[in-house]
Amino acid sequence: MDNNKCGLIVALDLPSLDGARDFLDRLDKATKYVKVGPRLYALGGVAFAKEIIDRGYELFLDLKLHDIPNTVASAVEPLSELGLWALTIHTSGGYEMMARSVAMRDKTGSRMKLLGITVLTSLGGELWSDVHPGCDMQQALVGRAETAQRAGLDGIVCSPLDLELLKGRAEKLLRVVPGIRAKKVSTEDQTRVATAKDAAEAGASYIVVGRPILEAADPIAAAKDILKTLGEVSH
Ligand SMILES: O=c1ccn([C@@H]2O[C@H](COP(=O)(O)O)[C@@H](O)[C@H]2O)c(=O)[nH]1
Repeated sequence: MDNNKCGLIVALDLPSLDGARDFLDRLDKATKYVKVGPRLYALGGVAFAKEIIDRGYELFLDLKLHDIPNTVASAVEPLSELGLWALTIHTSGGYEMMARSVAMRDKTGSRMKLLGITVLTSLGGELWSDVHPGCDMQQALVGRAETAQRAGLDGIVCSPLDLELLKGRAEKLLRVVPGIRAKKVSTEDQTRVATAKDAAEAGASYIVVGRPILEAADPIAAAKDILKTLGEVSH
């Protein structure tokens, strides 16, 4: 990817493996970054991950691992050997969990990026305070991002609305940004959203887009429209 441009990662949140295969055929690497989450991984596992990589895509496996350090690091070991572009773990698992995952990835010699989920883009307002009473979201976000950098992660996943706050902080980390919505459309289960253009201008390294592409009347045209928008923004 051009270092000055924001990349597009398409979230393959489709109901079936064949649906995902069909979509990848039609996408024809207009963007080479695609994301698989728990559903497709549950359906297709390692074999399907390898199939996507063999098709020439850069695969982002978004499993959001969150457990004690030994358990997460021991899962990172075999996942490092798949040829993934990136894997997610949760920053809220703490420094030790992240640092041991990085050490395990490095031990395998893998170049897979480890990305830390900071605060989910769906968690805003009361949804946040219900489960983090008395805790300021912005302080948590900065603490998690800075701990991720200290632990050696390659990037963080955050909301487009967090990018401004993170300016000048945890600067070595990639910003991978879901929660992308056009203006005046339903945000569905996302609460902390912005447009692709606003996210790119605010410093996203990559944006992650699922339903706005997958549920568009012409998904490939929707992906290409977003790529065109991103191509017009430098940061
Ligand atoms: O904080 C997070 C972390 C990950 N995601 C994932 O990104 C996509 C977004 O899908 P949309 O359909 O564009 O809302 C989805 O796969 C999530 O699991 C996120 O949304 N927020």
